Amino acid sequence: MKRGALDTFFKPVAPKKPKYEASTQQSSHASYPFAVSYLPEAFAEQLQFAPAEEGRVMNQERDLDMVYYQPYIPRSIADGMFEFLRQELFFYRVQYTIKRGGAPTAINTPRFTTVFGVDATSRFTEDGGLVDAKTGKGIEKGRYKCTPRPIPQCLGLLKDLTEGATGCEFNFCLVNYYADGKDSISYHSDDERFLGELPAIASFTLGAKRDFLMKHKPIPPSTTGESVVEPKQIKLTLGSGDMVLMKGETQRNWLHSVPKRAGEQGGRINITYRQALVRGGTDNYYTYNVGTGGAFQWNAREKLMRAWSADEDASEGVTPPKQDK
Ligand SMILES: O=C(O)CCC(=O)C(=O)O
Ligand SMILES: [Fe+2]
Repeated sequence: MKRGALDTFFKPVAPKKPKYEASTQQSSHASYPFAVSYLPEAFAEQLQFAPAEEGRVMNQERDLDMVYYQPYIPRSIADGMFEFLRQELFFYRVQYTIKRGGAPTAINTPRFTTVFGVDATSRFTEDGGLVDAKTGKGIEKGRYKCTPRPIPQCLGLLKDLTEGATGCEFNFCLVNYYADGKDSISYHSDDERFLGELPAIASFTLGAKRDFLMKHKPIPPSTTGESVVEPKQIKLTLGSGDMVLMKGETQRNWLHSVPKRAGEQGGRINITYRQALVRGGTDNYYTYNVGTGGAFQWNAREKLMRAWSADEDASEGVTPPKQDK
């Protein structure tokens, strides 16, 4: 073996360079388990070019009203933003019980989730206080069972840009992290009453590609006796940086899902921006996306989500006090 090759062989492996330059500023709030870094400048600059591609209108099927941006976030930064958000956000693995045929059934949400925002009856002040949207006065104690969390700068920036480009308004940001192909979301529609009649939802993909399936809700037999043709199912393979804007009649009539997949699947982040009009939306979103368990944080060394603990976080980088002799 040549000397050069041996040298290379025994050289310690350099730690992998992060895909982004961390910002020194952070968003913090009493409701956050830990502060969240601002979006790195380089990403913020590139986001000014979003949408990277013009959206393609998808209205070819009955009741379908969507715009598909392929991509919305420039591909040059999409994977970097994925790494950044996976590292900087706190996530939850929510468990809850539902009644199935009268019997309480435990549900383990098959993905990591987190949520920020508050419905349109309230707003956050600059210093993170919650006030009534109309009067500007502090909200009464019992308004929420949960503690609403302001949208951190790194997710607020993308929200503002998306509002500007789509003309829609959003006050909530939900984030899903699918660790691998076993994580999923089953068929549902985001048609809760608290979102209003024709809700618009902007849904971003960062990281691994996953299939996004859509199918029309069952159409009741027509009263005229005419046979109804069920609209075709749709499969979109969403890639890093892509965005789908679902609006109009879409949620009322269509279901969507990200099914489980076998084999190697990298991590994927999904960000949705929505607008909840009334209080019930706030409690609902925190119940099902934060829940009552502890937070998780990405562990870059082990390449997995680890339960976060305030003690370990506080001791990080701090030299332990010398023992008394
Ligand atoms: O991950 C996705 O693309 C979809 C997520 C979704 O449908 C939801 O959070 O309601
Ligand atoms: Fe959804």
